[in-house]
Amino acid sequence: MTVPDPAPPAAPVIVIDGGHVATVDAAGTEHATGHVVLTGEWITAVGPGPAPAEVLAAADRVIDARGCLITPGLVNTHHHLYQWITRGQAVDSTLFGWLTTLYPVWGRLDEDAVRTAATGGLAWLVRTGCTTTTDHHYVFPHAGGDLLAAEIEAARRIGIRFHPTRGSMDLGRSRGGLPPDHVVEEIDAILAASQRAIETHHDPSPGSMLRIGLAPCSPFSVTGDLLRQSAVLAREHGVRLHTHLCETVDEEEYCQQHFGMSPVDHMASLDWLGPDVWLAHAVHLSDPAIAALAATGTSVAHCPTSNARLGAGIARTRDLRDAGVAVGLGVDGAASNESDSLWEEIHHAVLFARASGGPEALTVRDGLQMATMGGATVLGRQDEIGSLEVGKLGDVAVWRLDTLPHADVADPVAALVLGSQPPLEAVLVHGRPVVERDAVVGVDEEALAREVTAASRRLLAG
Ligand SMILES: Nc1nc2[nH]c(O)nc2c(=O)[nH]1
Repeated sequence: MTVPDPAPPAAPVIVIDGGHVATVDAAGTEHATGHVVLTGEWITAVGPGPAPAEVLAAADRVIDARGCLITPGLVNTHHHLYQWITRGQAVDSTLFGWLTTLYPVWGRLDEDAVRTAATGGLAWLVRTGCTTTTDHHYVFPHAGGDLLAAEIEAARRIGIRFHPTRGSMDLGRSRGGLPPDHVVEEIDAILAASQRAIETHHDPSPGSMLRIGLAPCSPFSVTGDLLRQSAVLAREHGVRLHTHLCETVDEEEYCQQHFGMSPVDHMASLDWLGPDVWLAHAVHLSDPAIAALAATGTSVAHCPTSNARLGAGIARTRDLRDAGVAVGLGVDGAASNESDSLWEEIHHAVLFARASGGPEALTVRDGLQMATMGGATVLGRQDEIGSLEVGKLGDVAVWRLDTLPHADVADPVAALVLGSQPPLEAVLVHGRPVVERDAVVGVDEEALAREVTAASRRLLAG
């Protein structure tokens, strides 16, 4: 007699019930009172009114979202997690002054330091409503160990969807670059490590929790050879490409001096514009540069807080969006944005755009769109995340709007975007709670803060 295989356990059903639902779908559908149902990792229902009684009765868990705004989980399109343990340095410097202060410190990173920094940074990021983040790690000291594996371990611990990039620098000061020679790598070692990172970690399957990208750092820290060969390697493996571009006037002058052209023309000459490329910052763009990004499907990670902190400028988000460029939001590294809150990027993106372009430059819903569907599109995951629609992954943020700072704001999306950060009732990734009532699930935040402080002191002391 054969014993039948036991039936697989039914996927847990979570109902988020009774809140204002901002789906961020293409029509901008909102339900003043609505519900979202997650079955396992998938969204299986979204609709107006309370959830039907039979759905509630069959649920494994009901999150009472009355008084809350339910949004898609936020998508962070640019970060340098290791910088979490070097915050508060060179606080009044330009980008170049800030980088030259910090490169030698980052040259001492090791696995333990990166694991601790990434755990701290990711724990905070989920506390600001983020459910998917990328990371741009570009400093790999010889004796540092496997730094990419260390941050992937941290992401698994926090439970966030992760798109780390294998970054790189190969243009040291002796060859005309900005970083000191001892923090850059040889091109062959970079390409071999990039290939290894893809083969070891990249998961292209639908619903993936981990995708790798390749990310040579910036025009003043990488050679044209590295950019060109990284693009070939990435395209052979179907992974995305990321870099810093058009962040400052200093970078623009560097490109004119060294390459005789603008940063965007430099990248175009190296086959670095396209629908698989996203650029961090993109502050200093001419009209033809915006047209080139639009024509090639290149997208942008807008980092308003870091751009303000470093005095770099204000990106032309209205013009980029009008031209059809996908724009997501990014916190950038914690050393150039000490708050590192993705919620704050929505707030600042909208306020800064209006400060320079008038009250209609970005609506509050434009801000929410950039932080969700915009980011999903930038990472090539617009069919899986970024909106609350049946068939998408269960990445959701539930913001409490019934406490003193927000209770009387008529429009819930305006309360989220223009007010202070609301408390988070819950954040779910892949149908699993990672934040409950403003606490990261499974993490002792006080103990983590002590670990982060110790790691920071060790690194800064040399
Ligand atoms: N904001 C930042 N810009 C950068 N450019 C570069 O080469 N590195 C950085 C960085 O870490 N942050």
